[in-house]
Amino acid sequence: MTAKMKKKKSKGQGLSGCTKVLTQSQSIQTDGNSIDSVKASSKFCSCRQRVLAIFLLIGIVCCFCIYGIYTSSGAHLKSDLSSYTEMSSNTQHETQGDYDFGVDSYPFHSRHTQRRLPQCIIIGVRKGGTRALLNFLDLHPDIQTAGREMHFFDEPDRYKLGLNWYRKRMPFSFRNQITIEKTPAYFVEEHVAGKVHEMNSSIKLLLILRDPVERMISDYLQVRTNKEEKGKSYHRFEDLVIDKETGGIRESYTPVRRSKYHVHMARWLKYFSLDQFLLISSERFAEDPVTQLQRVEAFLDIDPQFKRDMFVYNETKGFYCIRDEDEHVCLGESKGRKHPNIDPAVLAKLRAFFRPQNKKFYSLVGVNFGWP
Ligand SMILES: Nc1ncnc2c1ncn2[C@@H]1O[C@H](COP(=O)(O)OS(=O)(=O)O)[C@@H](OP(=O)(O)O)[C@H]1O
Repeated sequence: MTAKMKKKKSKGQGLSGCTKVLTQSQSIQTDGNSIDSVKASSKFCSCRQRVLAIFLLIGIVCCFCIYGIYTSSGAHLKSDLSSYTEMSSNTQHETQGDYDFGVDSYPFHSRHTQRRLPQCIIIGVRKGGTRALLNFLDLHPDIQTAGREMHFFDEPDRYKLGLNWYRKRMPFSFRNQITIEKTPAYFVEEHVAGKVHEMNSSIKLLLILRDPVERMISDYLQVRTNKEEKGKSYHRFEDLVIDKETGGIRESYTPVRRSKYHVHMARWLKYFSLDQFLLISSERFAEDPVTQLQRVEAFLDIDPQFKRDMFVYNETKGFYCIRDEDEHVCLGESKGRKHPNIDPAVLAKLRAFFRPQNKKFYSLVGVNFGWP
């Protein structure tokens, strides 16, 4: 081994040392000294293996650390909108409200997660914007939502399957996260409030309310579209809502019954105090979702995360969608259908019918929603 080589060999540790060994090995071969060449080459190999092993080890440790942080923080749950998009495309084929559509926001689980009963429910109202509200809330890292409407408390066949059945249909969540489901039928169905109270008397309830007349028309349109898609005949809204004999409002028509908010609210207030509800105006939510989402954050006592730049107004849809870089992630065609033109005389009758009903509701909840 030449002095020059020894000097090189004594220099440097680790990766730079090995690089130098490589130069040394080549020099040896050039000199034709076979023994030194073998020694140098084995030194080179062991050094390279050691470096590779160290890198491999560091890589494995890093992977474990990143995975640990990733799964225990829950941050990844909100990192892509694929579930939302899937939900949106599902709702495009929706015919019966949101019944049984949508996907769980977090279908996977780790040892840190489990399925929990909801600590908060969106109980209504049908056609009030419940799907958009739920999907927007799902962006929050402290919230997990059940994609499908559960219809657990309003459908006796499901209810008799028990709370464990219900819990198993909830998304996986971390201990610090709030599970939310939405079933707008809950608000109007007779025995739901009592059953929810039995499950959790301190539950938080979100109620998004729309002008009852607009809500009815949207409700009617939902059913009509369903019939049209099946090639069935349907009645005009005016013929369904007006009693032919008396000329008055047909109170037995289901959309009318659903829009009498004070009746349903009075029933819920027998079980829950007013401060367990967050009442949201559907009209305000449609105009400015962020302000309403921030109210929900305060109500649920979770970190303020909602920012204006998370949403974007979509001119074609006529409502706010989730901003995903340059894309607008919007709900499907079943939302924002063009309402039919209603006979003005019928509209006037409906307004006159609902005005006193609305007043009763305002005084029950202490909020004037300003419906005409
Ligand atoms: N941001 C946003 N995205 C989508 N849809 C929005 C939004 N804000 C409000 N709305 C209005 O929500 C109405 C549908 O309400 P729901 O989701 O509660 O309907 S359902 O009861 O679940 O079928 C639906 O009513 P219609 O316009 O009558 O179809 C929407 O206009």
